[in-house]
Amino acid sequence: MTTTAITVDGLTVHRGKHPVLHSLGFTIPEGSVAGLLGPSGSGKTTLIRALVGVQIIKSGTITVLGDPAGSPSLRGTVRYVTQDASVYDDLTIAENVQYFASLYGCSSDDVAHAIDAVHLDHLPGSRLVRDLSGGQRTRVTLACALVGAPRILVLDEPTVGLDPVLREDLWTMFHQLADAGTTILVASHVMDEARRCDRLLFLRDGHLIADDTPAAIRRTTSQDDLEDAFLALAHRD
Ligand SMILES: Nc1ncnc2c1ncn2[C@@H]1O[C@H](COP(=O)(O)OP(=O)(O)OP(=O)(O)O)[C@@H](O)[C@H]1O
Repeated sequence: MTTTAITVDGLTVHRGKHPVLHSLGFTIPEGSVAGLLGPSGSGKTTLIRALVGVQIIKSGTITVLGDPAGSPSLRGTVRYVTQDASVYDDLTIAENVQYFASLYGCSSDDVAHAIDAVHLDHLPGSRLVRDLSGGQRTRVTLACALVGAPRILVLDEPTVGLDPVLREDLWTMFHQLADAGTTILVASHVMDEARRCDRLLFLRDGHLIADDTPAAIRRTTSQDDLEDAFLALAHRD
């Protein structure tokens, strides 16, 4: 039986004086990779902020693993990687991952596994993060979020600036984590990444215009290409 990891019901959010999310409702099954797709400004980051409990909401409910989003019980269970690399420049790769591992009560094996998973194991562990390239810093941030296989992983544009080989490897890893029970939500505006998700949430101007599998979205819009499918749904809306 599939268990629901995240349930959103009637979610409305205002930012400034304006509504940016309009009465959204959807569920995300545990152990799946869900894609949150939509143009710039459609509300992806706002929805993610609400899911991780750092956004004031106007109305509606968000339940994560049975508790309201942002509950203290979800600390460490829900990991959120923002668009900006959030690691310590003056620590080494291993020290950064170790720091987060200590917060979450993970072992040094978990640290090594996380560094390996993002393909940074070939670099000396003593390399300071300030001496890494942009893509390498992004990977350290991901390793910090992945350490110890969290139950919920929310990633905002995680593959921006990464090369195609690493992107492919990361998507493989996301599915391996999901198969082991982690629920992953990936926000992206790259439609190419949509096909790799189990389910898709399409946002447009703060409205949910699709919530289904890639195959079902292709079928109902009669479009092979998911970008064309999005456009068809946007125009229908
Ligand atoms: N602090 C804020 N105050 C007022 N409006 C805001 C604020 N932050 C975001 N907005 C507005 O809310 C809407 C949704 O923004 P959001 O950042 O959630 O979009 P997004 O889909 O994540 O965009 P992108 O892909 O460009 O990151 C936009 O119209 C944006 O201008």
